[in-house]
Amino acid sequence: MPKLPVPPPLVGSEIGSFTEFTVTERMPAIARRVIAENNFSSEINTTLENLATELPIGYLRPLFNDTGVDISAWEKYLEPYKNQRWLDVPWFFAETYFYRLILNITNYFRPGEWQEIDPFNLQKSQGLETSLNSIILLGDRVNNWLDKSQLDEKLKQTALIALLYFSLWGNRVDLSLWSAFDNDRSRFDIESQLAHVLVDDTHKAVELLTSSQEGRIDFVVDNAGFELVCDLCLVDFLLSGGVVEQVYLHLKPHPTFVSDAMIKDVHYTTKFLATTSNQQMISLAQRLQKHLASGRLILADNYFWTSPLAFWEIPNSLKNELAKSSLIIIKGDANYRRLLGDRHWDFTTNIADIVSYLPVPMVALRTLKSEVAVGLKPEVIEKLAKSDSSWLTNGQWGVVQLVA
Ligand SMILES: O=P(O)(O)OC[C@H]1O[C@](O)(CO)[C@@H](O)[C@@H]1O
Repeated sequence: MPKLPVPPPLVGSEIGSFTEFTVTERMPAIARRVIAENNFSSEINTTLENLATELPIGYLRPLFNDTGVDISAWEKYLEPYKNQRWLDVPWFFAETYFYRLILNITNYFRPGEWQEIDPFNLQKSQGLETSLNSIILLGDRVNNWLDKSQLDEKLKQTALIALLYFSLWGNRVDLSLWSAFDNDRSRFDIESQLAHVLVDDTHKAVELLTSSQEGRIDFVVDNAGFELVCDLCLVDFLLSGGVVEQVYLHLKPHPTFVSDAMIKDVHYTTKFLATTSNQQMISLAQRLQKHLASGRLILADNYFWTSPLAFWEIPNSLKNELAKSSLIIIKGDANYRRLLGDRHWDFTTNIADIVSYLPVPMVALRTLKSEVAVGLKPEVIEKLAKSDSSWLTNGQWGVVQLVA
């Protein structure tokens, strides 16, 4: 548990909040996008449409046994919230349950026509296509750094700092908020973005990475698409540049939060890179494939990552696995919310007093897309409140927060 008393969770019924907007507008829109972007049967589409209509005013609907291995776990998670409105249950629960229900309705787990059909596949693949130009530019830089940094320790540090920033800003591209068809949010310049990093422990994180010779790094991955490519570039540099011996990627066991990455998305992304006509991309893909084949890059999934549980409720088996790491890199907004239990912490709370339950150091790379934050200075909060009224949710601000 955190060292401090735990405040109440965010809920959708907070009038005028982003949580309310999510439950009453964003989630219904996501359910309707699933109808529009797939060819499910009319029966499935009707149930999805009913779900979309119920969200703003209705009650949680039950989960039918769909043979998913997490079904009995979900029965337990649901128990305290039965007969409650979507707006009244903790927001993190509402969102994770909503995505699990979509799979229940679309027969994702049931043997048959729709088994393992990812309802968000179109968004994920479009996300890669849309950001191809940025991907090529990034891949080019990584290859350059790898060539030169063999000789120069200082350059290795510079490359790692830049790659951590790419991994951070890659998190702006989130298909649960901005559709892959609307715009390309992968264009950014890490230098001019520096003023938008509200807490910056990047240098300390790089010190930890470079001192963990022969060590293992664990990534709790977030979105597929451009963000995953940024993460894979960092992973490649860590392995090909000999910074660490092994990297574990922790991925979702089923589709969720629209763009969250699964093991199959890593394979799809690597193949996508390998089949471009760009030689730098092809080399990157070949190195990734080599790391996978040699066991230096391991892809792992676990149902904890799609559960509604707070990070401090992590099962012992997974915690013991993470304890073998030199550093855990935790990506994105939803994982950050899980770290803090999605609670109303004061924004100035010391993050180390909350995340006191992990066995090894962790660094969170997150752009702000929800009204949850800690570790901020009062003067920073005051300035932001005056200059950007939607700073907590517009994805334009980021944090790199280390707890060591
Ligand atoms: O992909 P990320 O960074 O976890 O962001 C997804 C999160 O952002 C939101 O879209 C806004 O908080 C949530 O619905 C979700 O928690």
